[in-house]
Amino acid sequence: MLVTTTSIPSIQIIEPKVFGDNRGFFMESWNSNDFSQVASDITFVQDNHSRSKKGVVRGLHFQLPPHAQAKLVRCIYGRIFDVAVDIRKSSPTFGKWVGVELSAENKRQLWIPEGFAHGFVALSDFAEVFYKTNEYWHKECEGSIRWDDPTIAITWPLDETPCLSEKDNLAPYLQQATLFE
Ligand SMILES: Cc1cn([C@H]2C[C@H](O)[C@@H](COP(=O)(O)OP(=O)(O)O[C@H]3O[C@@H](C)C(=O)[C@@H](O)[C@H]3O)O2)c(=O)[nH]c1=O
Repeated sequence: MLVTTTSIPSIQIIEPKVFGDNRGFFMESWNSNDFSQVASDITFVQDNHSRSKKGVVRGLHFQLPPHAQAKLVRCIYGRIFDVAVDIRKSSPTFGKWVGVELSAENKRQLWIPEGFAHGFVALSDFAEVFYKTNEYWHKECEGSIRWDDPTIAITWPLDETPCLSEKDNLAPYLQQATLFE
């Protein structure tokens, strides 16, 4: 697998080795030994799978301590633009974001450690996203930030108003949100 560091050093892109033949393809979508070069001491406890229609934005979401959650994200159907935002107040890259296209075709995965908010937009008619997490869902620790916060200024590849959940529509701006110290 190929690991590429992004402009935010702890956010990494993983590209599994794909063996294609006349039947289709095979790949190890996750291998504990190989993954130790990306992050150590990670135990995944939950897999999540969502389907979104084109123009849906989910995010920006995170879980706060004591149940902070790291995510290994991939798109298994269609295409998404996946985004991670550094929300660690003491970080030199606080408020900065990274966006990567993940698709069923490019098979890229995005590693998003604790301390980041995560969101994506579905670029294809439908997109299915599958992600592993190292912490269970704890509703009481959930946090969110508005997808269009002007201080973060994510360049979403969107040419229409996105479809949002009610919760995401009411999300606070970065300045009002409870973040990581
Ligand atoms: C996140 C989550 C939600 N749920 C339930 C709560 C709710 O009734 C329903 C839909 O939840 P949401 O609207 O929060 O789903 P969604 O907007 O897809 O939330 C997800 O967005 C992406 C960007 C992430 O990074 C994830 O961590 C998660 O926050 O699923 C679980 O049962 N387990 C979970 O782990």
